[in-house]
Amino acid sequence: MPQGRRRTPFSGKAKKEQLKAKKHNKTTSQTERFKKPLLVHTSDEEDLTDLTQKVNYQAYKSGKVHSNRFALYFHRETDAEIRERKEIARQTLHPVTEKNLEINIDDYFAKELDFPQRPAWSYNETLANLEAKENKYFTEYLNNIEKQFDRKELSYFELNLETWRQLWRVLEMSDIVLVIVDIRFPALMFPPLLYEYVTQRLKKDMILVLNKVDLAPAEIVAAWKVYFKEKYPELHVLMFTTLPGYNLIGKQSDKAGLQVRRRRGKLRMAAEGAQLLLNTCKDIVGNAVDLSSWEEKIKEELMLEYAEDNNVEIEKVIDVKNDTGYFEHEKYKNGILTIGCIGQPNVGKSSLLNAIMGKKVVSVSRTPGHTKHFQTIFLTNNVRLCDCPGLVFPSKVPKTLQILMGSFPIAQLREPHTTVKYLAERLDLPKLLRIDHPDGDDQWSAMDVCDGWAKKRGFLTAKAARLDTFRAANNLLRMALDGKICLCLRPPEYASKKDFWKSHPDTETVRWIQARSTDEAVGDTNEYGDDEDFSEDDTKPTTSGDPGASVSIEGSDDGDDSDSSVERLTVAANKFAVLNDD
Ligand SMILES: Nc1nc2c(ncn2[C@@H]2O[C@H](COP(=O)(O)OP(=O)(O)OP(=O)(O)O)[C@@H](O)[C@H]2O)c(=O)[nH]1
Repeated sequence: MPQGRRRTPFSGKAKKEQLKAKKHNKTTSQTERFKKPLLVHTSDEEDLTDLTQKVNYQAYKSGKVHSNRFALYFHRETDAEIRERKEIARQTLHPVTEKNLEINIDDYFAKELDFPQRPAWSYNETLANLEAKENKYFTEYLNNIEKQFDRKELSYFELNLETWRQLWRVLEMSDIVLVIVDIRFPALMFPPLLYEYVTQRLKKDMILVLNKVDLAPAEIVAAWKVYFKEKYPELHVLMFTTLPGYNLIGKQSDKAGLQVRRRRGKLRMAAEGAQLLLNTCKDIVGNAVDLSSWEEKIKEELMLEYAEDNNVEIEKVIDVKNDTGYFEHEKYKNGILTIGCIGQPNVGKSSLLNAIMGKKVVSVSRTPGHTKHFQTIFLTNNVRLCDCPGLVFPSKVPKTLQILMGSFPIAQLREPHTTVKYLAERLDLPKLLRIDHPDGDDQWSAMDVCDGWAKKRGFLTAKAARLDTFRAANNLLRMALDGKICLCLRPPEYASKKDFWKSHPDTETVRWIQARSTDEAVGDTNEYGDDEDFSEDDTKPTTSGDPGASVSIEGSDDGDDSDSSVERLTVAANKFAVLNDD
């Protein structure tokens, strides 16, 4: 027998525990250094990690102490809540009628559910003083909310004071506040108290941009526009899409209704859209700021477009790429119009900025919470745009809907199945996805839908090669976020007045905005930085669109959910327009 000390037996289980403890120690010591001062605790005794979930939290890099200063923080769900939700996802689906898709803003934004507003301050105060004051205010604000509302009935909302500070700064800087919402869920993204605060307290103008109108039937867009105009008389309402031409409503889908991917052409200014935004700003600003340079920029872009379309030479070639020299004028405050872009994560704020600029100036991502710090971009020497990080306001919007809206990153979801249930009760997913029931049954649950999709896509777990329901659910939610599976909510009374909205003059305008020539839409680069998928809502009414040329489609989504049956789509042929004012 060999001499020496005998090793104590060490089981695989004990080894696992040891590694787990090691990992835990490592991560806590890395994050502990900078997390404490950044988020205000609601109670000293509670451990922050039990309370919140950090969204888009990046790996710690030594030397970059504040790399996560602007990460979004949301309340974390308990294990019991997760178990409860999984159980719900196993229940049989009960499809709802179109009437159930109608929503009213007042049901989600209670009057007493205010958002954090910056306490009064002056330039005489020291920074430390100011920060302490804001910290105190924010702690009280959170404590109040905790006292007044049951956490379960509240939406995920931003818990990081740093992110709210960004909003305060942008609101202070801006002359005009652009609130951007996703047309699929506009009433869930527009906090009425923000409208009151901006128009009445700050006495500033507010423009609501109904964005991504390419994803909704024209009549729903028109109905939402009128809804907001009537409810908030001081609001200017614009309709916008940074991706015109992805009008996949009506015939423009595959046989089942599931949608397709196509690459986008070279990014250029959404000139017609920018023109209409300029018109609205002119109405607001009057003679106070000379906006002729912006007008000139749009004219030049239109000239360039005309020259390219008609294959004629123009003497003056406008180098849109070289006009960032305006940054040096940032110091000049007088005579500069500042437009602040605010909205929830993923509504397309950065894309809109790029579209107005005519080039990629800010980064765009399909992951909510991508923009973490506000960015200022000079459009011309006296017009500057300010992109605020996406902010989730406190509301009573159910968490399932928040996930579909993109307020919460799908990758960080602990339980995706109930959100699939919500979708599957509003859209015929088995038909749309062309999937068979995994047990050959005719009663579907959300879990069955996920299993069916896992089977179709070959998503299997690594260990036991079982159907990977979780991955399938995540994949379906990503498709919904991108609009590939497209669910649009409607304003109150929409279903009973459908015919009225179909013949409404605004509906025609929306169709015009949604369409664009195939030439411009097809290309081999996507300068928005992410590939898009779009879809038809199988339940939504179809709209007529000019039949255009066929466009070949690439796979879909993130490269792992391509459907070979999805191969071609047609796009409408109207080359114009991105935006319309009221
Ligand atoms: N269909 C469609 N998709 C759009 C449009 N505008 C933006 N998107 C997509 O929406 C996603 C989010 O866009 P961003 O511009 O990064 O949104 P954001 O509001 O800046 O997001 P945060 O950084 O999270 O605040 C990206 O995948 C965009 O390609 C649009 O008009 N139509």
